[in-house]
Amino acid sequence: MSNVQKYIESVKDVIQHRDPNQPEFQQAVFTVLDSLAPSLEDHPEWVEADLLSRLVEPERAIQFQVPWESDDGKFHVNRGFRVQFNSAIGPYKGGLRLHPSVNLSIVKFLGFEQILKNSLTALPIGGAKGGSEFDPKGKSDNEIMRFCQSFMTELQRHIGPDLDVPAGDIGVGGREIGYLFGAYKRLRGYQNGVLTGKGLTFGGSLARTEATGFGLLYYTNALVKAQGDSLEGKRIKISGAGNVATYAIQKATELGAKVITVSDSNGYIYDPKGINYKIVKKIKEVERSRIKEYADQVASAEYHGGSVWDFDVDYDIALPCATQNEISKDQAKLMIKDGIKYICEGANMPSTPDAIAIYRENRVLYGPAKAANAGGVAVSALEMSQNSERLAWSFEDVDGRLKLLMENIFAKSEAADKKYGLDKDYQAGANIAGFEKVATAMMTQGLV
Ligand SMILES: NC(=O)C1=CN([C@@H]2O[C@H](COP(=O)(O)OP(=O)(O)OC[C@H]3O[C@@H](n4cnc5c(N)ncnc54)[C@H](O)[C@@H]3O)[C@@H](O)[C@H]2O)C=CC1
Ligand SMILES: O=C(O)CCC(=O)C(=O)O
Repeated sequence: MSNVQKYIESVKDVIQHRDPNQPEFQQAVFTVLDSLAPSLEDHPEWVEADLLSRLVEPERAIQFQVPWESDDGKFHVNRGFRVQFNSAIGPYKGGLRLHPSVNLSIVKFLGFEQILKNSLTALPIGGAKGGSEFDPKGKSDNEIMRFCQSFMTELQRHIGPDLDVPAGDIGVGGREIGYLFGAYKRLRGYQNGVLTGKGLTFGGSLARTEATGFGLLYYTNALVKAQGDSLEGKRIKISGAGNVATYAIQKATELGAKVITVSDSNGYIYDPKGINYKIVKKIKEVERSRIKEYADQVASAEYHGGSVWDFDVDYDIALPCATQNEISKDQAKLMIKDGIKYICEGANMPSTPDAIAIYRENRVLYGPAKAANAGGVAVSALEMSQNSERLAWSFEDVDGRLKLLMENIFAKSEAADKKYGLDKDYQAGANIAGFEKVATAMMTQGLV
């Protein structure tokens, strides 16, 4: 084992010892550390400075109580988190997630991923993530509002336009950001750069709603084109039916592909004629209903319970857009049998490490989340720019910048892959490209 490899293993040992009950955090960190050896061989000064130990430890992790009252007059207490992971290249930036599965391990894995993702955007933003195990499903608008107000009562102490700028993630969309912003304003005054994903009437950016899904397709298109191939006529499986999935379906369809599935945590829709994103949007965003309803409205569609990744059908591209670890080893094997050539991740860490090994063994080209889904946070950073200059850019302007940023992310990952001779390992390419910028900034700023 080389000295660099020994160093990497020693950092992993410390995490295992320190955070034994944080499996998702360990998974995210170990995957990155396992790809950094070639870069560290080139930069012995980073090993000498024990840079990795600083990278894997959050600069700050805040946990707080969130008391709120439901419509029936009962009192509840949830747990709130904000993990401010790394500020080497800009103010902390990353979403808030409201889902029963949220815990410190989940928030730390997401915050860690956000560091390198935000670095890849080429925009000046550090990495953070937050959330609560509060379940918004089935709650009234007033309950959501009271929860968001209580959450912000504490969070406001820790955020600011140049300090930490939260946004949405699972369970946090325009409605929640509106309530969070209203609560912040009441406590701290009007500073519209404190959150992104805001409504268009109070400082939101055009194209932020579409950005993660559209960006995923701009990235996928760049990856596919680099192989001399095209999206035209490709059959795509998408999981999820939320913000990312909806706009991924729209852009995939506009680029000439056919999306044949969409799903939620109960089951999935198969429509061989192609999923209509407008119907998904109405069911999920307006009616806030289950995806099952799609089959009641579209004659060619079938609904089945269970995971879309267990559904056996031929297709070309997988775009997981639901949640972490949604694809197991056996499901990856089914993808190979079904003939896929590409997988690009809209969700954060949707593939288990065993599934990723199967992609690699079978030469499926793999666009990892931190590169493929960076469009959302990239447009959030553009929203911050617009807020700073008190201007609002057109949809075409923001969307055009997003496309260039995503193509640039693919180009950077590909360049790192080539530089280190990794044979089309775009996962390692993205990890190295994201890491090298953060490492350079950390070294330049000294031991602080
Ligand atoms: N919203 C954004 O800008 C960004 C989101 N992401 C990631 O994309 C993923 C989806 O997020 P959003 O679309 O924003 O959330 P959302 O709350 O709008 O939608 C999540 C969707 O996933 C489905 N889902 C949740 N658990 C599932 C499961 N176990 N099986 C199947 N479906 C399941 C839900 O039913 C829902 O349709 C998450 O991993 C998130 O971290 C990544 C980058 C940015
Ligand atoms: O827009 C943002 O700040 C955060 C987006 C996000 O949470 C993510 O990239 O996973």
